[in-house]
Amino acid sequence: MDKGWGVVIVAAGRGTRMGTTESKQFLLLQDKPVFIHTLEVFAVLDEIREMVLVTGTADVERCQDWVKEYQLDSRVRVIPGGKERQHSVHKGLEALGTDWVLVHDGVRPFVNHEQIKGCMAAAIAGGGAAVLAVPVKDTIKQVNAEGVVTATPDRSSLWSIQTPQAFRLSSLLSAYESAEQDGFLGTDDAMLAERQGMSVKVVEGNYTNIKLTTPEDLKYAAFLLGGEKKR
Ligand SMILES: Nc1ccn([C@@H]2O[C@H](COP(=O)(O)OP(=O)(O)OP(=O)(O)O)[C@@H](O)[C@H]2O)c(=O)n1
Ligand SMILES: C[C@](O)(CO)[C@H](O)COP(=O)(O)O
Repeated sequence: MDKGWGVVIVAAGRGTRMGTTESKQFLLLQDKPVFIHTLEVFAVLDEIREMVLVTGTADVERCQDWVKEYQLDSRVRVIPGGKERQHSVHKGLEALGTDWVLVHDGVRPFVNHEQIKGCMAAAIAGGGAAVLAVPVKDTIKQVNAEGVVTATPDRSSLWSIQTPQAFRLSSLLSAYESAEQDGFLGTDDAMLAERQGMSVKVVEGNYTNIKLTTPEDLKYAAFLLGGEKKR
């Protein structure tokens, strides 16, 4: 029997680049914590059977309270994460019992259903792995430690990688176990799958699926939410 899709939403980071006292996933956007906006996008999708929110050990209780307040408690389990994003994702994967998994950053609240479903479909149709991404808009330069340009890679093959990232759960778990054994630390989930030789399909997403990383992202997020309200 097909055990369907699970989602791991990671929200156990410290948000050092945001520079706020409160971790960025708990900042309020229109009076609602950022990670709740994110959970709400996934929670209404029928395809999703299990949802796990991974957060800091000290934040598990207050996240459970928020999840209850926004009536997501029948859909979302809250578990403690780890030191790096990769450790948090790994714990989330181990908590799932589905065949497929979407991994998503708790601080990417503007992902939409079309993008999520596109990513799921591409993973199933292709080699079992797919990521959302957008083509880079700028010319990218490789620069050495002295601040001198060493190369200008061909922009037509460069993409900015986003989440969600979709995988067959058993394959991603093996990739995570192998990375841990080898002491390999990646910045996204696909990197771990790539080193196992898996083919990762890129699905063109949307430039508004931003990750809240630095303070100016909050202003853009408020602008995007204002637009959503008017629709
Ligand atoms: N140990 C960690 C680190 C990160 N994350 C999550 O991974 C996502 C993307 O990471 P990033 O934007 O780098 O978040 P932070 O690590 O919080 O930010 P920074 O690097 O600025 O400290 C975020 O939702 C973050 O909460 C996580 O669950 N566990
Ligand atoms: C997974 C990710 O969102 C893909 O863009 C990203 O890599 C997360 O972490 P980072 O530390 O901001 O690179």
